[in-house]
Amino acid sequence: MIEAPKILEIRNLSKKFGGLQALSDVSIRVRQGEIASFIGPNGAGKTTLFNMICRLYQPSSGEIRFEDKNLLDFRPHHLARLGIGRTFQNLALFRHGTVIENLLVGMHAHLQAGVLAGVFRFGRAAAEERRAREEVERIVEFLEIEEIRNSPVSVLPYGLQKRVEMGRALATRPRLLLLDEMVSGMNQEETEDIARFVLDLRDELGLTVIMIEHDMNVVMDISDMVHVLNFGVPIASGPPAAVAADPAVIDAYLGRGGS
Ligand SMILES: Nc1ncnc2c1ncn2[C@@H]1O[C@H](COP(=O)(O)OP(=O)(O)OP(=O)(O)O)[C@@H](O)[C@H]1O
Repeated sequence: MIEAPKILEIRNLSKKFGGLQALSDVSIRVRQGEIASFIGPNGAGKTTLFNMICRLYQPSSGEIRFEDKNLLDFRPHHLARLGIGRTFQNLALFRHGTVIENLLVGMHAHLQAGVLAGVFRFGRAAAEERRAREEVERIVEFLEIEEIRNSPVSVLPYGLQKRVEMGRALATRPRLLLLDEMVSGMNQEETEDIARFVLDLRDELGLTVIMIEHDMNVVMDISDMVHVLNFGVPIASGPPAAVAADPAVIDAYLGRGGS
């Protein structure tokens, strides 16, 4: 089988916080259309790695390439335009806005027309707004949140808020989507829904997804590739079954009492 081209390449990435080596020489390749999971016990460096991809942290050394670009040349507010979307561990929604309003905010990065045209809502701005609303409707349908489309986010149960957060990230039109602990705090049914949506992101929308995830059932069920960190060091990479059987991985989890 011909392998898909890589969309993200992390090469020899390291990060030090003062005297603490949070990540050491991490090299990971993510291919287009893959669901990749970053796992590891607490403090392993997963969030640090995410934050470097999202440009919130500057690496101490190493490289990150996204498609044909050096990601280190960009700042966090460039990510949406580059084609990278993310969700946040603590929801980053506009709580008093409705679901639709939150999704439109997500789309803002791609609206081109100027502020004045927006005020008068004519010409290009009106056409853009119409297109944005149509696109938002497609996301609403995809995530099966039609019934709550006009509800303020603040009144929704946590599981649905997380789904809206996924929608907000999708509204930035990503080719690569980073999901940070999507299912933590969710019940079984909400977790299964999210897992199904992640598979649909790959299969129906052709997105590449990277997840930080503590829920091993989700990781093992839906990942194409799993990358394991322990104390900032990459200890295994591969398909879920191979990683789960790797003695170094079993050791890392058992050694810390699981996670
Ligand atoms: N801004 C920071 N300043 C100093 N140390 C930090 C900072 N961010 C992370 N660290 C440290 O780096 C190490 C890796 O932390 P990180 O949050 O990346 O781990 P993690 O794998 O995401 O853990 P968890 O699963 O608990 O979220 C930890 O020892 C943490 O205390």
